[in-house]
Amino acid sequence: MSLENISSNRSFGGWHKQYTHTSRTVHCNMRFAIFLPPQASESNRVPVLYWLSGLTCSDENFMQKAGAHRVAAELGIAIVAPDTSPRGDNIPDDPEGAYDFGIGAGFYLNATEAPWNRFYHMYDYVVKELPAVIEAHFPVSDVKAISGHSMGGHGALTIALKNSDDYRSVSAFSPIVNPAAVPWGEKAFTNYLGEDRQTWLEYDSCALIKKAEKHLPMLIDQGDGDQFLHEQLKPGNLLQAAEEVGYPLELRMQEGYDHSYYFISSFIEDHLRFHGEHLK
Ligand SMILES: N[C@@H](CCC(=O)N[C@@H](CS)C(=O)NCC(=O)O)C(=O)O
Repeated sequence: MSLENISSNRSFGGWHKQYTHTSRTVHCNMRFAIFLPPQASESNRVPVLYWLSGLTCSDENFMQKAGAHRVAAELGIAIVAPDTSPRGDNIPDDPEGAYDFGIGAGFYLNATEAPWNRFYHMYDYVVKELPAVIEAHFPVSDVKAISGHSMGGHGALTIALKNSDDYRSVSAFSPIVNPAAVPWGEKAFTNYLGEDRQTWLEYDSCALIKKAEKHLPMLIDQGDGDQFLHEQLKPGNLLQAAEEVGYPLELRMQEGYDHSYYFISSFIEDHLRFHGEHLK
């Protein structure tokens, strides 16, 4: 497995780098970004926070806008940000070019419906292929946490709930917690997974949290001025499901904050310190 380095920038004593590689899971060239803190070396392999971005994003939005490098450098945590879908001229996309489905909107699932099922396997990419690539090529350990925003918050929560032995902690900003019951999720799941709504529950945090055998530390921040809050995000649904089964979820409603990276950059330090405690 070869990686091509396409950018390197010094940042807070560490490095921000971008790579491409040929993915055997999503059958195309994939790009990811990694922040390596100054502590990372072959004799000191550091833990990794995986960050999953939201609709329309690539590996770049979080690294450029979240302002996470200073605290990650202090705590000695690497951050890996994959793309949000397969991408390229041969990748099927929303027929109308809509932002909420297809390229830039992989929803971190394994599609079962043609033509999406050949490429759109972002669940397996994030859970299996990407960590193997990262651990083989960089001075990191296999100690992991996961976080994300909006569609990426949905990805982080569902992946952590389904693979609770693989991650120490999970957090999210403005996550889509109940995709099986909101317009963004209904559109994506109908296309990627088909009409049988029962199969959708495999990727719905509100359903998964009720079956979780192991309870991971879970932190969610949500702005109450978020334009998508009431129609698409509905964090109260997850809080209610968590309370039903005694899952210790900390949901913080943040007054006046919207859906943007201004919100993420305001609270990313709290998330990094939260993960830092559990990654020790
Ligand atoms: N383009 C959509 C919204 C897309 C959106 O808000 N994307 C969020 C994630 S769900 C994002 O992070 N966008 C990229 C950015 O702000 O850098 C719209 O105009 O309604």
